[in-house]
This record gives sequence, structure tokens and C-alpha cells, in this order.
Amino acid sequence: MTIPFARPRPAFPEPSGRPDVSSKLDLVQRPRRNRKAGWARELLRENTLTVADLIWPIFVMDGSEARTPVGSMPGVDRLTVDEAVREAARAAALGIPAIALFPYTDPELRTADGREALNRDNLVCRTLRAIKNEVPEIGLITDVALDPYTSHGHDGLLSSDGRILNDETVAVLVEQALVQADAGADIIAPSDMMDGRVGAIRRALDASGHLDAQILAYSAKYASAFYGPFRDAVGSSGCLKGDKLTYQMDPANGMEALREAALDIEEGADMLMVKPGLPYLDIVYRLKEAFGLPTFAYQVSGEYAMIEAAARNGWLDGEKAMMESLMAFKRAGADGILTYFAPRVAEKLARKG
Ligand SMILES: NCc1[nH]cc(CCC(=O)O)c1CC(=O)O
Ligand SMILES: [Mg+2]
Repeated sequence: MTIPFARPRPAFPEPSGRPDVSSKLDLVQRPRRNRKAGWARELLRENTLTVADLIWPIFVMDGSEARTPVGSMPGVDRLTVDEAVREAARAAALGIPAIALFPYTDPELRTADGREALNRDNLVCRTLRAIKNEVPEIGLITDVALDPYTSHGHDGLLSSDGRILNDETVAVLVEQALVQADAGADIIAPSDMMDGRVGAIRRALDASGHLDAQILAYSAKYASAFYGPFRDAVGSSGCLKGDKLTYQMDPANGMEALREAALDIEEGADMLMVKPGLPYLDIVYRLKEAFGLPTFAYQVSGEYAMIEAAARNGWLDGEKAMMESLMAFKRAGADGILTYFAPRVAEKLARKG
């Protein structure tokens, strides 16, 4: 049998008498040679993680000069707009290329139709304008989906018999995307998983002059338990009725991710996203291999929470686990990673020089 990447193995000679314990193995290849010292490991390393690989998701809330911790995400705070501007400036100074914004909407403003998503003065729009004004060099990504704004916590509109209405939802998402682009979003990221939304958003952006607004399509977004802490952060865990299984993907499916991504590319996606991250590295790899489009992975809230929880319990080395998890995304072919660790990683990489 020939083994790829290895030389054919000669048949072992018949044992003759007692084994000679002092004898050396007859090996031509000794892969450990290439790991013998730090300089050799550096020289031969196949992948690198740089600050340019990082996208930082942040949570914004109403008010001023305040931060409130997210209980299930130790180390992560919701930020008022002025604090978000300060953090954006810090991120830009560290070399983080882009920030993704997620709003904690006042529960009073949540409605069945999620109309606050279309308010040109909503939290996301105010944050976009403030950061664009003060930190114009950083890229701004906004999430297109209704869950931060709906009273039922779903990403789309709900019919009276409890179904998520696809085409009706897409019409609202198009408006939401336009409102975000008008307020200064550079990258529009639909995370709702409705069919046809990428094409509809692309056409509307083009028709309104936003030819340069990029679309980062959450093409393969799975119905995942790892979003739990995020739903706390944006305040939708309390109100979410039921589950998202009729629009987010089944964790058992891989081929379906290829079909979803192919459709989004046909419809005009500039970049693809896989979400969650670490449990779905096979999907990252397959999408990158199949399409070669810029492909991102989202190390989601639950992944962050698991590493932080174990680290804070002293069960693992948090810094090392953080770096290893991010390198794994690069090895799988990701062009970048959305991660709540972004500023910590950026600081660590900067210290290394
Ligand atoms: N459209 C909502 C959205 N956008 C990003 C996340 C999760 C991100 C995370 O867990 O960090 C979710 C949650 C969900 O689909 O319920
Ligand atoms: Mg789709």
C-alpha cells in the first residue's frame, strides 16, 4: 500500500532471536528533526495568525459613559456609544481591521415586527455614525437580522400560526440593510438565513448607490447551542419563543453548506461566513476549497465562554487555548475570525512585536 506523504514501508525482517534493544530504528524520515528547536519550528510553521485576521464583535447599549458586564461572557461588556467609539479607537490603534456591531435593544422597543431595525436613529445607526466620525479608518460590519428587535426573539417575521415568513422577512431585511448602509456600514452581514436575502439586498444596495457596500453572507449558520451567551448579551434569550430550526442549519449537515454558499455567491456575496467556528472547521475548509472566496469563521459566544470558564477555574491555560483555537481557524483556511478575544489577541501579538 502507498501512503500519501510517506515513503513505502519495506516489509519488516523476520525477527531473529532476541531483539537488540540498543539498535537504532532504520528511519530515513524523522519528522521530529524539524521540531528540534524554537528557530526551526518558527522557520517551518505553515500558518500564522496576525492582527489583520481579527474582527471584533462588540455589544452596544443606550446611555453614556457606561459598560455593563455580560454575565455568561466574563470579560465582555456591553458598551454605550461613547465607550464603543473609545474601544473602536483602541482597536484601530492595535491594527484590528474591523468591528462588528450588535445592539442590546431596550426591551420596550421590541415589537412583533421588529420595526426598530428600520429606525434610522437606532442604536446601531448611532454607533455607526459616531465611529465613522471619530475613527474613520476602521471597517464597520453590521448584522442583518431581526432578533435584537423582535418581541419573540426570532430573526424573521412570525405568522399567526408560528411560522417564520421568508419573503416577507426578506423585504424587511432589505430595508434594514439600506438603513445600515446609509448610516455608514462598510460590510452588510445578513445572519438571518432567509432564502434569497443576499440577492435582494445586493440589488437594493446597488439601486441606492451603495455599490461599494460589501456583503458578508452568513451562508452556513447552524442552529447551535453555542449562541446562548450572545442571546443574553443582546437580551433575546428571555423572549425567544421556540427554536430556530426552520431557518438555521442542522448541525448534522455538511453538503448543504456547500449548496447554501453556492446560492449566496450567485446572489452576490463578496465573502462567506461559517458559524459557529471551532465545531465547524470542516465546513470552513470545504467552503474555502470549493469556492476560494474570502471565508470567515465566527468563534461564537459559547466558544468564548467555554474557554474563559475553564481558564477562570484554572482548568486550562486560557491564553494558550485562545491562541491555539485561533490558529486552528487559520489552518482550516479561514481568511479571518470574528472573535471576542480580538483585543486581547491583538495586544498579545503586539507585545511579541
Ligand atoms: N442573528 C442573530 C445572531 N447573530 C450572531 C449570533 C450569535 C453570535 C454568538 O453567539 O457569538 C446570533 C444568534 C442567533 O442566531 O441566535
Ligand atoms: Mg441561504
